[in-house]
Amino acid sequence: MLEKEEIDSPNLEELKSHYRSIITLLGEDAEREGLLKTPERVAKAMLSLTKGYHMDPHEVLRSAKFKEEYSQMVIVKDIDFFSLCEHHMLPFYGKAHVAYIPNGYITGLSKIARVVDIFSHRLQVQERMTLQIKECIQETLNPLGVMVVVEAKHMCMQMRGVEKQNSITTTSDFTGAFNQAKTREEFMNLIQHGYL
Ligand SMILES: Nc1nc2c(ncn2[C@@H]2O[C@H](COP(=O)(O)OP(=O)(O)OP(=O)(O)O)[C@@H](O)[C@H]2O)c(=O)[nH]1
Ligand SMILES: [Zn+2]
Repeated sequence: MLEKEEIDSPNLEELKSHYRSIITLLGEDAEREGLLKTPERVAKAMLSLTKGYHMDPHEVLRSAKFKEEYSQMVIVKDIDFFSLCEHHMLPFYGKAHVAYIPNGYITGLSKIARVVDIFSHRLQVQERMTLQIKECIQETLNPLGVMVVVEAKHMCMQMRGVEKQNSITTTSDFTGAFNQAKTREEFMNLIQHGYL
């Protein structure tokens, strides 16, 4: 999880003013008691949900990069994430599963989850988020291969539009050793069967 932190943005006042206008344009009375602080709350919430723009995922991985000879698959699965689709700015959320095969260097396990958090805290499409997580790990650790699988539900498909509440979107991307079907199979088997 990205830690809770004070939202300190030079754009806060302007965002508040825009959200006040939006509330009025939606037909509400922005001055009624229950809504008085809402523009500020929404502005802070949106700044928090997009704080990944101000974080460097490469730096996060580099900050805990350790020389190690282990060269089998490392998997961090079931990484919960919430993101916002760039088309409707409505949430999509689910789980990311990440595997890599080290090539002299490993990284701190929590850092993989932090990379997912950083890319998900931006306006996204699921496909690009999947690719960005993969590229970041490949570029920073130079492993023998990386594979990322993301499973998500999109609120813009559930609450509005086509209104399909149960459809799940799966995306995957991979490099190097994961070009071999057997390696991808090993990863898929390991993320499907839990032992804990
Ligand atoms: N590929 C992809 N599409 C997404 C993602 N999130 C939302 N979308 C889709 O983005 C598309 C935008 O299509 P438009 O026709 O421009 O928007 P719309 O009229 O609101 O579409 P509907 O949702 O079908 O009502 C929709 O089909 C959404 O389902 C995502 O992460 N990846
Ligand atoms: Zn959408």
